[in-house]
Amino acid sequence: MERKLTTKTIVITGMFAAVIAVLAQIAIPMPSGVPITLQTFAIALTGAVLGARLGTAATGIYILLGAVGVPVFSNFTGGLAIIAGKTGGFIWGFLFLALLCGAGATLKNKPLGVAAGLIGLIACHLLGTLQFSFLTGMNFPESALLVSVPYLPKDILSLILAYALGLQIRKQLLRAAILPPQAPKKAPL
Ligand SMILES: O=C(O)CCCC[C@@H]1SC[C@@H]2NC(=O)N[C@@H]21
Repeated sequence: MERKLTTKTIVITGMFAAVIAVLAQIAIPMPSGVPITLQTFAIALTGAVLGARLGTAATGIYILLGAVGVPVFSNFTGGLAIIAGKTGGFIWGFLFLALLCGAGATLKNKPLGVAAGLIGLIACHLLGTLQFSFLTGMNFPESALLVSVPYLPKDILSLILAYALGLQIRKQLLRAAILPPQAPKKAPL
């Protein structure tokens, strides 16, 4: 099935990039340099509402805006230095989070959908911890204990809430034809 990019699709994708930028500002700075933020909630919501393709696109737009210096990252920061810095691995990781939350949202099996999102969250935390560890010279387990493990309960809860809320919003947007209809699944051969 050919998927056309309509004006509605482009607008809703851009709107979710803006939602991520706004929720990124609800952030509590931490001594490690990795703040507690609502970005994981925002990205998971974006994936759950828009699906894998558009959700990853919205997240990509958000990252590109930040990369060129628009202050959309946490605490109104932006620029390549942030992407190359202590929190940069998490920012790259948001792409996997959006992709897997988006893929999960289109699955009929809800627990499996949440599990897909959790794999995306783990990928995001792994990338974030690896880059943090590389830049600080701290070993991986120590880095994980500092910048990943304490954030996980909040991020897992955020993901579940975003999935539940996102599916409701997605249903409404599909009904209003604001989102393109889901491609029918191919019958197995
Ligand atoms: O500089 C940025 O904008 C990125 C900040 C990344 C914060 C990470 S995302 C995963 C984990 N959960 C949080 O609440 N904070 C960290």
